[in-house]
Amino acid sequence: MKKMKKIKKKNPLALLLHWAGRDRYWLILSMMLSMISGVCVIIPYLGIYRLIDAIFAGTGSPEFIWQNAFMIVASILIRFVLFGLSGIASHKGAYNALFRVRCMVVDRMSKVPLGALNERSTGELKTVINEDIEKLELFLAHNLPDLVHYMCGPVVIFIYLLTVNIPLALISLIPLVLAAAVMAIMFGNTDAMMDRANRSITNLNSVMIEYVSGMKLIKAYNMGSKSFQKYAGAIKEENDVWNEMSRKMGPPYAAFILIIECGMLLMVPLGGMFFLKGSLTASAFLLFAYVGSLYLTEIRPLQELGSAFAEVLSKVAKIEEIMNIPVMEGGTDFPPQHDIELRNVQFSYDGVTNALENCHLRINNKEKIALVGLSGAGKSTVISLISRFYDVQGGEVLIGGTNVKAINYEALLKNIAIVFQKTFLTRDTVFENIRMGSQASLEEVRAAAKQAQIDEFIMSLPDGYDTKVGGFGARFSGGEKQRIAIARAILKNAPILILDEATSAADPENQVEIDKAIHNLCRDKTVIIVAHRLAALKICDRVAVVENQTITCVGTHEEVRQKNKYYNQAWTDYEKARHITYQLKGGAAHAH
Ligand SMILES: Nc1ncnc2c1ncn2[C@@H]1O[C@H](COP(=O)(O)OP(=O)(O)OP(=O)(O)O)[C@@H](O)[C@H]1O
Repeated sequence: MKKMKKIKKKNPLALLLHWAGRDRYWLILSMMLSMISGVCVIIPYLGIYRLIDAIFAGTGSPEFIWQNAFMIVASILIRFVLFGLSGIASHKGAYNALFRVRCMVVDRMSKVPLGALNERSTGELKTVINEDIEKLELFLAHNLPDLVHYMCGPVVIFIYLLTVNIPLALISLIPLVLAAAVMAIMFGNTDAMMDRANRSITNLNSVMIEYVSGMKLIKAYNMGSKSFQKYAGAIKEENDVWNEMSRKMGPPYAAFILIIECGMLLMVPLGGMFFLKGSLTASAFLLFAYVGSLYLTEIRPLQELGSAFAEVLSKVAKIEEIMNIPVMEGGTDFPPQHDIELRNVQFSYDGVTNALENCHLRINNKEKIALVGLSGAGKSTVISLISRFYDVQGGEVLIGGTNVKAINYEALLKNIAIVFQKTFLTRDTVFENIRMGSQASLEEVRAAAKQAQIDEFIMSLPDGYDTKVGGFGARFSGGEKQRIAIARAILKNAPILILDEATSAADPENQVEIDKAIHNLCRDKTVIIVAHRLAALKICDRVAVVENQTITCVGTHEEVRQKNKYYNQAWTDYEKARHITYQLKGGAAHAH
């Protein structure tokens, strides 16, 4: 954390160079080449001045003229070559830096608590990883070398003009002072607008992701036009922001260009006056009338850099925000015993309403416990705290007698397998979807899939385990996806297993298979099942009832039935539902 605070104090450019790692040397090289190229700007002016001076003085020999002409041509060529080389170095540095920053952000995201990421929408995270980081390329590869290049030339020319005539050189700066004032006004109040522009693009991304991923639902409920309105609204908002930006920036931008170009209005009359008074030679007058009037126009591209800089500042701030989410580092090894205890736990998502309070629960090593309770009671919250997706705000969660906060986060995640209610399949082969980044062999993956009762199905696919999920993924049924998730968990072989409503997506044919798969999965493990359907209780040793933001009753099925009103009623309803007889019109009776 201390290290992070130190980095936070750095200015955005220093921070960017820090993130670029050793690739910053490419960027520094690019800026140096750009600087030398910028300095070369003075040479043609200098050459022309020397020629005019020599012609006026009658000392311009043919060698002298050729020498100067060569110097002018060579400096122009060197200037362009160096600027080109600077561009190559800056692109190499920028693309490598982009790669590093993307890896750094994704790595950070993998180490921060899931809860901190859940607070941000997918669109927001996508904007940072994709668009915001991409904007850094424009800045590092183009804007930065340009900045150095366009700054250097005028600075060197100004220094040279000072050596010729100090008062006139200082007067030549007047357009710059006025243009700088316009710039200050222009960028003085862009923060709020830039903030709005960023929010609008983030919102557009979120709405777009929602629109595309929710297409099925949108069609099913015929919400096409309504959803499109939301999407169109987000596009309009983005369009409005940039229109307003152009409206507000347009006039000061025009003023900037005009002011910076009007040096001749000062240089010609004032230089003429100095010349008539005899304090300026004819060639020096021509130098100021020509060079002194025009050298500031070299900085014109810097105006565009101003807005690019403002934009990159906000992007760096957004990346930094993710980089500043504290990671869970350090900690002890995972304990050898796998009993779990919630001791007087208190937790709130929003800091206002408690999702859990005074919550106690003890799960023995290799015990199988079911969490039951009404929707919204806090069952998922209990498992989120055990797997440390969030940290408790009061009390403690212990595994094998060790507080989860003291256990190395990676070791904790490695030793807890979770089968979520909704199975997420990545766009990869079925094989990779089961081994999930581990180095398991095909034999090991198949052994897990066999236990999960899904091997036969996978082997019947066109390319077996090499079948790509992508488009075909849509053709996996909910139960098949769930058995793939169970195969993953079997392969992971973690001593603690959490099943979050794992049986909910099953159809009757799949259910028998899934029951067998779960039975294989749970063997010899400490298991917590979020049991929405009480059928899941058949493999559990004990039941814990979650109600009134706490766990009110724990015991065997019979004990809890006797002691807990909610559970007794839920079980009675479940029993009744199991024995309901449906009489189909003109058909046989079906009992469930
Ligand atoms: N990410 C979140 N941010 C804010 N509040 C949340 C969040 N997740 C859950 N809650 C709230 O915390 C309470 C407990 O939710 P939880 O998901 O743990 O209940 P549950 O028993 O698992 O419900 P269900 O069976 O419907 O999944 C609820 O009031 C819910 O609205």
